Amino acid sequence: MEAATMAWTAAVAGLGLVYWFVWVMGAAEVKGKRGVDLKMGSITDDKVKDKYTQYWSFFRAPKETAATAASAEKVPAFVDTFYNLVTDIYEWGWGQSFHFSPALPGRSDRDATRVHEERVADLLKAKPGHRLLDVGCGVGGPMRAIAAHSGSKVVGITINEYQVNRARSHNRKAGLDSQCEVVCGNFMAMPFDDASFDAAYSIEATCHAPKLQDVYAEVFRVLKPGALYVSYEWVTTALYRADDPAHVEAIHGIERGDALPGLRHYDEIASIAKEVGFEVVQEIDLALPPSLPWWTRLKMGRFAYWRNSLVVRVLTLLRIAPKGVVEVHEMLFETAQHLTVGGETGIFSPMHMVVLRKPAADESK
Ligand SMILES: C=C(CC[C@@H](C)[C@H]1CC[C@H]2C3=CC[C@H]4[C@H](C)[C@@H](O)CC[C@]4(C)[C@H]3CC[C@]12C)C(C)C
Ligand SMILES: C[S@@+](CC[C@H](N)C(=O)[O-])C[C@H]1O[C@@H](n2cnc3c(N)ncnc32)[C@H](O)[C@@H]1O
Repeated sequence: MEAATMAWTAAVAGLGLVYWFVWVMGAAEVKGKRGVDLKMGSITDDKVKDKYTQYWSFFRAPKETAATAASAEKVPAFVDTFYNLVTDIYEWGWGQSFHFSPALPGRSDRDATRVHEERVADLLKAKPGHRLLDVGCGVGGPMRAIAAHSGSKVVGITINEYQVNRARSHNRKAGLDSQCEVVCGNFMAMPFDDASFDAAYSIEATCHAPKLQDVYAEVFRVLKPGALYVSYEWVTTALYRADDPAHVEAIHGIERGDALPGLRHYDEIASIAKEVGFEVVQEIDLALPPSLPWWTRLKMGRFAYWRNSLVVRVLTLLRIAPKGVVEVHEMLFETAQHLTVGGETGIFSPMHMVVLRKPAADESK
């Protein structure tokens, strides 16, 4: 073969490889978001790096951050920035449900996710005619599963406008837009009438609130008397030791990579719920045996992370993805290691479940 032919063949093969890697392989874990579609929410490309730097300096020292009222007030705005930065990467590498689930023997991650979501609908005894509230709804993966499973209407609230648009578009595509509605707002001051929901749930979302009382009190206000609320909380467990540097490092790593103003200890949750008026119907850590580990999905994804990291670098070089995406991706990679340590040591759970009930009108007098 002539040298020129060889060079052409190599160039075409190289381009084909890049195409396959970025456009095909880069289509990630769940069909939908592709590597080439990675945006940083509503942040313009030239601001991504700055926004990431601001985010990082705010959440670097989470406990101190939450300590002052002035800092606590800023948390929702930084959480909004966080979701502008990570929403597309989450959808690309994880899917439309932004939470963990216990692994199920012989079943796919997608099945395990759906089962974990449908459990909420069943606990709430959700049925057609009910209006449910999804507190911190993300791009609506759980909302669609719960609406489809129960026949209820679901209203979701998220602080992030970009997620509102993504969720509405997914709802339309799934043919569930008549059952699912999405609102942009702060779950610590919700734009809903008192006693206007038949039930509510939050999946791995209220951990972003500096004070859990603020969000629980809002949920209490908008629920009808007698209504149920189910929440999957991120907590440190009874195994966590504040005097063990390895534990502290893992928990701080989780906080700074996940926009958390300070993780709560599991034993705070029920007392906060009672403080705002709820009755505690059930409290259980769904991560404990016999459940299979929720973190295996994170651990198994090593090849995918490596591939994703390469895709993100290539896309940034080609100026298809904005500068700063590489740093955000690295931050997620790092937090994935801390989450895995948290799971393996048992010092952290992302699914400490509480089932709460707003007392019926005659009980609260
Ligand atoms: C509840 C929250 C989010 C929980 C999870 C959905 C996300 C926590 C960490 C995320 C990820 C970590 C590594 C990423 C990887 C480097 C990338 O290539 C593909 C996406 C990841 C797997 C990403 C996916 C979502 C998480 C698992 C918090 C924020 C309260
Ligand atoms: C990890 S995601 C979980 C999303 C969804 N529950 C799911 O499982 O797919 C956390 C969600 O909480 C929302 N959130 C965080 N703080 C909020 C606030 N103050 N008000 C409203 N939503 C908030 C985020 O915007 C995001 O949608």
